[in-house]
Amino acid sequence: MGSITEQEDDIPTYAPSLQVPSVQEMVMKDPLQVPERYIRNEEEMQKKLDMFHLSSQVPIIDLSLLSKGDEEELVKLDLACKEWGFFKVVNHGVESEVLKAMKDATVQFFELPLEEKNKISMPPDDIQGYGHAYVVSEDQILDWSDALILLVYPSRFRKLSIWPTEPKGFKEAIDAYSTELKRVALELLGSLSLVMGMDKGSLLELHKELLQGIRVNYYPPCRMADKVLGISPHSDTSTITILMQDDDVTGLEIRHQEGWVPVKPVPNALVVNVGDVMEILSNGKYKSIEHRAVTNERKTRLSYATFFIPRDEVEIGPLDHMIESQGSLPMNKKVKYGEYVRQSMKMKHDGKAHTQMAKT
Ligand SMILES: COc1ccc(-c2cc(=O)c3c(O)c(OC)c(OC)c(O)c3o2)cc1
Ligand SMILES: O=C(O)CCC(=O)C(=O)O
Ligand SMILES: [Fe+2]
Repeated sequence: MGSITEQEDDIPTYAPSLQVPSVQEMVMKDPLQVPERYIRNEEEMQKKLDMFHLSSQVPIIDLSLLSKGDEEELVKLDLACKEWGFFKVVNHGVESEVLKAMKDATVQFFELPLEEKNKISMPPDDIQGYGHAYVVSEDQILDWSDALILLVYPSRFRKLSIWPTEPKGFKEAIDAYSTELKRVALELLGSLSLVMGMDKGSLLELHKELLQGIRVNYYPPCRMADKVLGISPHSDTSTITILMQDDDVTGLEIRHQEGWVPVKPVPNALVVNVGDVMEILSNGKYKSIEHRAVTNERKTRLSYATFFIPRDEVEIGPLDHMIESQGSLPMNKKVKYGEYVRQSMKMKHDGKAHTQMAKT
């Protein structure tokens, strides 16, 4: 492997996405209009079971305890990943000013005129920029959201030519936020290595290099909120994802016991989910849970998903000791991460359907 400047060709590339209109613009022009392409069938929208009462049971993990190696907190982390695949993180040490600066800068970005935002629109064959990823067919039901997606670490992968120059301070805000989230992710990967029975640095080593991308989701209000979805049900192809939610508007729902459980925002808390890579490495012990975002009839919601992923060439498969400790057979074959993610991007997002390609 060459020096850092010689490595530009290893920036991950992605499957093409079709161009679709800005939902924000559509709503601004006519708040009552909901085109057919966004309407879901009743079966999909029907809540199989009303799981609202389980909202308060989504586990809460104290990062300051994890970083001290607190045994009880490590057990809670293990259980959260096994039983929920999602948990909220408190006492993470990210200053509220850093979170607020990120929120302010991105709100201001989305408030720019469309022509300004389109200056950094996502090209059809790339995942970075402003627009919509994962639109793979003309007849796909569309999500009621727009997005801004950027790779942030390692810094040589930053496509700075498309980083918004407006509003002022955008780069600084995203930089400070991403650096802090990297610290949180490293702490979590250390604790996850421990609960998986490995040395603290093992998961990080396995990634060769940890890649970090951010997706800012913008969900405008929808007058037919019960007929559309902000984001279709999917599991993340990441190792872990850290989500900052809007403090006031609930939108994230996670699959639990055959129903959808809303994850209520806790101001300043972060939400973490186990991604497909962790599910594969742990031989299914930890669950990469399907989730979706619903929209609000009156309010705009923004969410900030930071994905942590391995390098494309890293082979992912169940770890031997995880297969043994569960006394079971490997649930997945070994695949290169790059192949896995590109295969999944070619498919219409349909829950966990994309995970089949790596099953034994
Ligand atoms: C249906 O709506 C969505 C489906 C999938 C994703 C999504 C999942 C990821 O795991 C993911 C990711 O890991 C990633 O890092 C390279 C990324 O780029 C920053 C994603 O956009 C991404 O998106 C979102 C919505
Ligand atoms: O908006 C949310 O709460 C969920 C976002 C999400 O799942 C994603 O960006 O992958
Ligand atoms: Fe997600």
